[in-house]
Amino acid sequence: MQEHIVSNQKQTHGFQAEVSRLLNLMIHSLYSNREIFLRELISNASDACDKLRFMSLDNPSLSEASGEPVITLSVDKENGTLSITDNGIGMDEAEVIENLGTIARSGTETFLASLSGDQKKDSQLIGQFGVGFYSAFIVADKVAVESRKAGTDVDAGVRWESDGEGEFTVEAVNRDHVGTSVILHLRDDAKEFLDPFKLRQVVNQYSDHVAFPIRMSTLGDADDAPTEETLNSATALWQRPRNDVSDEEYQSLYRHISHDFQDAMSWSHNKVEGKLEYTSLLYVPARAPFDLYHRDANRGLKLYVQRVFIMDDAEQFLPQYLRFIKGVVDAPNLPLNVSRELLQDYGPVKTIRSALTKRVLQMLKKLGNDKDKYPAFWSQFGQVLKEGIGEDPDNREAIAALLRFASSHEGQGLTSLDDYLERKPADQEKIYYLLADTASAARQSPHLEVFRKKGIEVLLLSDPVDEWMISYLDSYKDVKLVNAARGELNLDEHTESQEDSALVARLKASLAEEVETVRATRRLVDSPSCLVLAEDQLGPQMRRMLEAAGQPVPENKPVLEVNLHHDLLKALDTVEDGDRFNDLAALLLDQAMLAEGQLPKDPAATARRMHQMLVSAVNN
Ligand SMILES: Nc1ncnc2c1ncn2[C@@H]1O[C@H](COP(=O)(O)OP(=O)(O)OP(=O)(O)O)[C@@H](O)[C@H]1O
Repeated sequence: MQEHIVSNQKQTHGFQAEVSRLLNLMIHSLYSNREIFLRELISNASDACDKLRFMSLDNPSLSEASGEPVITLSVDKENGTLSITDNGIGMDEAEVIENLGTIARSGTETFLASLSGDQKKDSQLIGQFGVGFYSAFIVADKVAVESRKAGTDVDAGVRWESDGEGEFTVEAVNRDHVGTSVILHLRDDAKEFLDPFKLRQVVNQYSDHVAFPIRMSTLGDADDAPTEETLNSATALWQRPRNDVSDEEYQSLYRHISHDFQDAMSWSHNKVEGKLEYTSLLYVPARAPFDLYHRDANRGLKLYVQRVFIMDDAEQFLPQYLRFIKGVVDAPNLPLNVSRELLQDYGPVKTIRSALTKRVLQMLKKLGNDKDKYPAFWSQFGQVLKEGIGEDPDNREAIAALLRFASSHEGQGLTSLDDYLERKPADQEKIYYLLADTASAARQSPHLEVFRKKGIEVLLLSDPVDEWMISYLDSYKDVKLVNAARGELNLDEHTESQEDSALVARLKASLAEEVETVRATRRLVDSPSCLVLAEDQLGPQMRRMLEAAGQPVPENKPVLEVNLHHDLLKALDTVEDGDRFNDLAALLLDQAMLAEGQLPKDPAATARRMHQMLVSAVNN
């Protein structure tokens, strides 16, 4: 009883600190894009109608009470207000306070911290975050929301009001209809949004795809009589034949689904008929969302059944590594009461998932031929796509065809495996790659020397996930992939082989504790020595990943290969003093580690030895 009395009075609440910060930034950053507020509010209204339709599946009386879904824009020129009204699901008092006073999104803190203060950059970022309801304050200095939740009585209405300056009020009101009205008291410089012509144009541009009628009603003033008209076609766009839909309409639906400011890079719209009927419209965004690597980030696809919206984020329809794809799946034969749990093991869903996965990979393959767009795509999503090499054995080859690598061939830019195969001489039987921390470190690696000399191309892999990824990719189109820094290298029988010598035996004995073995190289041309991994050993990238994850990492003794034709090795062969030989051998190993970007095992000892060498060099 007590609670009821309290909520009948007007209460004042403070916005969550993040909301106040976001409001402030948004109003300034989005000024030049301000008409998006209408897209956001219509989008919320459309979501509310979707939700009511969904709830009515179990409880038909709900939609009977509220009537056909409709979104109404009401212009009141006299009072300078624009209202966006829906007859959707509505909100009760607690929901109003929760939804319109806080930002529940994970990653909000990180997001706000990433804003730079540079308006141009920030406006892109804010668009990506999804400004939603709060965008109302870009054009309004006062916003009121009146709402009544479906299934409640006339006296269960609630009114929220704020000037966006840190606080809002909430009070109970009577409300005749179920649903929500957002009433904007437009700022002086935003009065253009009272102009029917302007509203028509904005709805056309941003919201024409909305599947419910958007009506505009003007109250009229001294010059105009009241009017009422419908602004959009109100059919689900993906149900229309491809040829009937313009690019602008596709982009407009994309922006609705993704809340992206930028256009999609590409899309694929397909209707599949037969026993398992479904329609899909899948988009590749132009840019990665800020939360691409958050575990609980949105996963893109919206599911509809018989044109009724069922759920956002229907992650069962695409594998994790395609989580950046946005779009719609409409599967009329799925049961309307389908739940996430049911979707998981439901046969038809698996069939659709596998078909959609192939569809996306085909779309990306086509994009791969676009020399302008694909590099941009790759820089945004390449890393995520690589996860697929490990996760999706069925499509491994198709995913591998989408990969791009730096190459040892100068001026090559990024290359695909197919291009590599095309350039490769017919008698070269393998695809060679090298792992390093950066492409430029790979380029400097002594391992490349012999490949350079022979003109053999090596792919340079420097992404932290590359070692993990490549461990799943044994071959491509039946050509083996080989790590240039692993195992014994035998490029062809004409490679001049260096015979293991007495020097090699001495080095082996001197470094027995540190290395697996020492052998004469077939790899090196200019460098004196290098480290080689045995076939079954973990590489440095994987070791670091495991160490960072707190996993036990097995002790790895590398193989040291030495170039017996190198002056240093020739000189070493003449050193008779045992201690001096051991110091030099240790330095030979240490500098091979440094060339790999690794620290010597005992840096202090290395420094001491170098110090001694330098002193003797200076004194000579
Ligand atoms: N017209 C409405 N009817 C019912 N609920 C609404 C309405 N508008 C907003 N809400 C509620 O308020 C919440 C917050 O809205 P807001 O637009 O800020 O974010 P969002 O829609 O969840 O996210 P985004 O807009 O980034 O997708 C919504 O999730 C919804 O629950």
